[in-house]
Amino acid sequence: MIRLGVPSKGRLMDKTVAWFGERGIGLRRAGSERDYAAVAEGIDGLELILLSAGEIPRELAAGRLHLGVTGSDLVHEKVPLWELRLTELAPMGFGRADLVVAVPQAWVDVDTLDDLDAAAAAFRHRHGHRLRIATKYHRLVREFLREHGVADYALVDSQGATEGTVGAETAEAIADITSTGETLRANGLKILADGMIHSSQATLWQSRTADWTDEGRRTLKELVTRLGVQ
Ligand SMILES: Nc1ncnc2c1ncn2[C@@H]1O[C@H](COP(=O)(O)OP(=O)(O)OP(=O)(O)O)[C@@H](O)[C@H]1O
Ligand SMILES: O=P(O)(O)OC[C@H]1O[C@H](OP(=O)(O)OP(=O)(O)O)[C@H](O)[C@@H]1O
Repeated sequence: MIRLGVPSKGRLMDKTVAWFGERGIGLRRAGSERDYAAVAEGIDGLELILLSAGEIPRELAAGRLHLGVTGSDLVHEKVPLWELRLTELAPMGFGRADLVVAVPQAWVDVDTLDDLDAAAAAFRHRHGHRLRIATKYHRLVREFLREHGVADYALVDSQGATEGTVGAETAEAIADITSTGETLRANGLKILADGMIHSSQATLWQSRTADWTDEGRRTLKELVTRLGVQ
């Protein structure tokens, strides 16, 4: 059996089930809404595992899942050198969200990363500590800011309601996922013109580290053909 990991709830789960369903593969819970046991119908040799979207990257990288559906932001954030351990089989066209850097709208002189760098230096000079950027995407944000020459900042961890940290005065800026932009606007924040870190969508991934038997490869080949992804 090859193991396919699918988000266990919420927007990604429903759309994943619909995406496979449109391609003739039924994914469904074995029992009630709260039961996380699940089955894949319409193809032999495929075991369905329901997991938090945030845990799927790690399980794929460790080879405990052969295949998995999760956002590209989560894979890029959670799996160092992900290209060595995972292959992207198919972008799925939903779950789109942009990881962006945003600052208070009131910072009228700060519209770009260069402006942010200058503001960060001034901030440190004035306050004696670094400008704080709240995020849960530590790896992606550090890499991006390093590549763009922004140095004088400190990351603060925020695992939810990140846009609220500026109003709560636990950070001066944020890096978070946005889709409609409403949460940013409601919290008086604006995206930097060159502040797009990653454009994410739900993606079907293959693990390169999982144990691929001949039978497993045959199942994969059939699945890929059925899904029309390669
Ligand atoms: N508006 C949005 N807000 C947050 N995430 C979104 C949005 N639109 C799409 N996504 C994507 O959904 C994924 C996160 O899904 P979800 O929040 O269900 O996972 P999770 O962090 O594992 O949650 P949980 O731990 O509650 O299961 C990410 O890939 C993210 O990019
Ligand atoms: O651009 P928008 O359409 O307003 O959506 C973006 C918001 O949605 C997500 O939060 P979610 O509700 O998933 O909760 P979280 O704070 O736990 O991430 C995300 O973290 C943003 O806060």
